[in-house]
Amino acid sequence: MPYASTNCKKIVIAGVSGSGKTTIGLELAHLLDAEFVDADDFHSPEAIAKMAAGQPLEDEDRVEWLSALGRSLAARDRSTVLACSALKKSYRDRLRELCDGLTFVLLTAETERLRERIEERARGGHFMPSSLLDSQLETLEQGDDMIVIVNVGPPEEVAARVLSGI
Ligand SMILES: Nc1ncnc2c1ncn2[C@@H]1O[C@H](COP(=O)(O)OP(=O)(O)O)[C@@H](O)[C@H]1O
Ligand SMILES: O=C(O)[C@H](O)[C@@H](O)[C@H](O)[C@H](O)COP(=O)(O)O
Repeated sequence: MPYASTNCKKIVIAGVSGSGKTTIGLELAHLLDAEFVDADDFHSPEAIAKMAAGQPLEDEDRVEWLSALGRSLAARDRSTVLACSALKKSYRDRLRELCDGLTFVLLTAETERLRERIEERARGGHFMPSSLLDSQLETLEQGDDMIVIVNVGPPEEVAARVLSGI
């Protein structure tokens, strides 16, 4: 069914740490009158501690997390915006396996802008250190299965660009 004719929209806002998934995802959820879900809330305490200690997650750290996210998306009967890194194609495919009709949007920005944003956010107490940005960028598999939106400009304008792109 064409995207515009479905009542229940499920959109995954993907990207590396600091790309703006939460910020833009919240704005988009507002525009769509959708629920907003943050995949960080589904990481185990061990996974959060690992990242906070500067160690990148590995495939096996993401298996249960992706399954829980896919099940949670599938169970929702309201439109939903999920902020989820979904860095590898196989991770996105796992989410697609568990929930039909997902649309993926990849947020990007220049590396130095990402680093500055992560550092600024870390000063406010966020657990994710900027030292993990390089591994996030190495892990990211950008593919034609995602709509790419550059996250530069006021968040409400970026969210409006996402909306017209999906
Ligand atoms: N378009 C934007 N303009 C200015 N700052 C932004 C923008 N998007 C995100 N940020 C800031 O960058 C930081 C990282 O954004 P966040 O949404 O937490 O990213 P993610 O969820 O992808 O890790 C936050 O401090 C946020 O306020
Ligand atoms: O798969 C991963 O390695 C994580 O999901 C990671 O990509 C994510 O960035 C962290 O959970 C921090 O959260 P933020 O994306 O909000 O920085």
